[in-house]
Amino acid sequence: MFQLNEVQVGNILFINKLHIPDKRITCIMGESGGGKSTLIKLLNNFIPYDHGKITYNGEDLQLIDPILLRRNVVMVSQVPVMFEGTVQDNLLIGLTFSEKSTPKVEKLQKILSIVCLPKELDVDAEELSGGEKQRLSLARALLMEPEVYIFDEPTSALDEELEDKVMGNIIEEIKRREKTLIMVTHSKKLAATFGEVIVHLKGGKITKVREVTTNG
Ligand SMILES: Nc1ncnc2c1ncn2[C@@H]1O[C@H](COP(=O)(O)OP(=O)(O)OP(=O)(O)O)[C@@H](O)[C@H]1O
Repeated sequence: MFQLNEVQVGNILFINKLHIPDKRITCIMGESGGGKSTLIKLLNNFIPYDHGKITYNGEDLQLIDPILLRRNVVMVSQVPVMFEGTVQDNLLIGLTFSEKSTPKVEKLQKILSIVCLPKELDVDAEELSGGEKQRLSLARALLMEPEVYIFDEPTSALDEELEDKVMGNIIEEIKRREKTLIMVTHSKKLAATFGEVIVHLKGGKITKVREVTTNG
């Protein structure tokens, strides 16, 4: 799905070679400041690179229209992005961006239950807690139905039990849809439970890539 060769970002990131497979759960791990966020921001062309080549499905990333790319490769960042308005407004805004039609209320409620956010659709999003906002941005991404989901520590504000439940539900849904997930996580437990490819970064370099063999 993604192939990186000799990629360099300033003096922050140096990736000799990395393949991120499709329809798998790839976890990016490593110490703070190691370059994890920088690596994933490259994948939806959110930041440029100085050197090397990145391909997405065999196509040079730099030659893909960034708007089309970001419809297929949806990022949920560390700090949840919220828009003025209700929970429903915040769910639907991603679809406007993707130029997709408005789903039925039942579908919105189903998505909220997947992310374990038991809130009414007409609640003002500003009233939500930090962890609830994180779950709302995950729900927005799920609703967009992209090919690739990129999560940057999306459940950092949740306690471990809720984190397990939310990520378990989301991953089950992504697997059902046969899509790809790339996530930055500090949680060894999350990586051990769900990770199929584990990439370790330190000082901007890959120190280890571990592929977990699965039956599926
Ligand atoms: N726009 C920028 N300009 C200059 N330096 C940057 C920029 N973005 C990140 N860095 C630096 O690059 C290094 C890697 O940052 P990055 O956010 O990728 O790390 P990380 O592994 O995701 O860290 P964390 O786990 O703390 O989120 C850090 O030293 C950071 O200060």
